[in-house]
Amino acid sequence: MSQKAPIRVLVTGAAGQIAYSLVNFIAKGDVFGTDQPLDLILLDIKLMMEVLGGVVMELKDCALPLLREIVATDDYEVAFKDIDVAFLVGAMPRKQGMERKDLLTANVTIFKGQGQALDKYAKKNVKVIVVGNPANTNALICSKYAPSIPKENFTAMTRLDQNRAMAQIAERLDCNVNDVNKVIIWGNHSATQYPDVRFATAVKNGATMIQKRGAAVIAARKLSSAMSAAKASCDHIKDWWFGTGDRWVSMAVPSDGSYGIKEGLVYSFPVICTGGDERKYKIVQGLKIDDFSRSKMDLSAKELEEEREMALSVCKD
Ligand SMILES: NC(=O)C1=CN([C@@H]2O[C@H](COP(=O)(O)OP(=O)(O)OC[C@H]3O[C@@H](n4cnc5c(N)ncnc54)[C@H](O)[C@@H]3O)[C@@H](O)[C@H]2O)C=CC1
Ligand SMILES: O=C([O-])CC(=O)C(=O)O
Repeated sequence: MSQKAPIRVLVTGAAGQIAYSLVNFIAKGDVFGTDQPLDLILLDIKLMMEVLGGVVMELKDCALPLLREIVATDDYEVAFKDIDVAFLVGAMPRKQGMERKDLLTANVTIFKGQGQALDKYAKKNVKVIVVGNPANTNALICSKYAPSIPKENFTAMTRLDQNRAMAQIAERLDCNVNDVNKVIIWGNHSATQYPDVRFATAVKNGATMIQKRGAAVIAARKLSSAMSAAKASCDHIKDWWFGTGDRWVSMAVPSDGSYGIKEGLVYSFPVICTGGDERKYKIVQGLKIDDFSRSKMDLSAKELEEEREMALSVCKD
């Protein structure tokens, strides 16, 4: 058995449908490696504690050798204390006919409170992925309320959009998804996102249907994507943790002004993750932006600015 010290990993919304797949992926070693023991901290609201108790029973019944302690709680101090990584999933999902930003008023206050809890209790090098929608703006708010933690430690998930794009391209070209590279998701995890295949390899024909895929899954399942979202959040954190080599992955990260995107907006860019002890990511620089791409990228940035205004007015202070 491994000699590594356990890491503390928090999953919020732990009684919900994404977490139901996610906790197993994490605990069996898919994200941090099969030699990395971990403590899993599961946060949900008081009302869900009985359901969460059932999830804990099942996790135990999986008999997972890497899984040390399991903590199920509705208390932010217990949940956020000394964590290394946070999967912030807990938030209301959209129903058929809604856009993700329709969730903003309901969800943004959750991320204000969790930002404050991260600031107070988490390790200062904690790595955060926000999955709960509207993910980019929730990540921005979370970071705003955690000023003692570096801004670049807050990211939002657009990896599901990247995975969807890669899978559709692979299907159309009848190749393996691993043979598709350099697909970029620019902007917001919303219908204004711009899936950019201009640099992709193994592509014959650029048209995709990524922006509305979430809505298509809701229409079919009557529930929003869960297994694929859980898998994508694992891909995101695994690549951030171990590095990507020269592969490009899309992550929504605080803009540093690259590609003319206003500083501070949490915007999806192609990044390369360095891994190692520092676990940094760098936005891929120097890509040519043609007029079509510019207009698509600006549209998504404009939407994020509007979301930011709305979120700040909900949070008030
Ligand atoms: N970024 C992305 O690509 C994707 C994002 N999502 C989003 O992820 C979120 C979760 O989706 P599901 O798991 O399907 O929802 P769900 O409704 O099945 O589970 C959400 C859970 O969060 C809990 N929760 C609510 N407030 C909380 C709080 N303050 N602290 C901790 N837990 C809290 C709820 O009690 C519930 O158990 C939704 O906002 C959904 O739209 C879903 C798919 C993809
Ligand atoms: O579409 C939704 O509401 C859930 C989600 O974010 C996705 O599936 O991409």
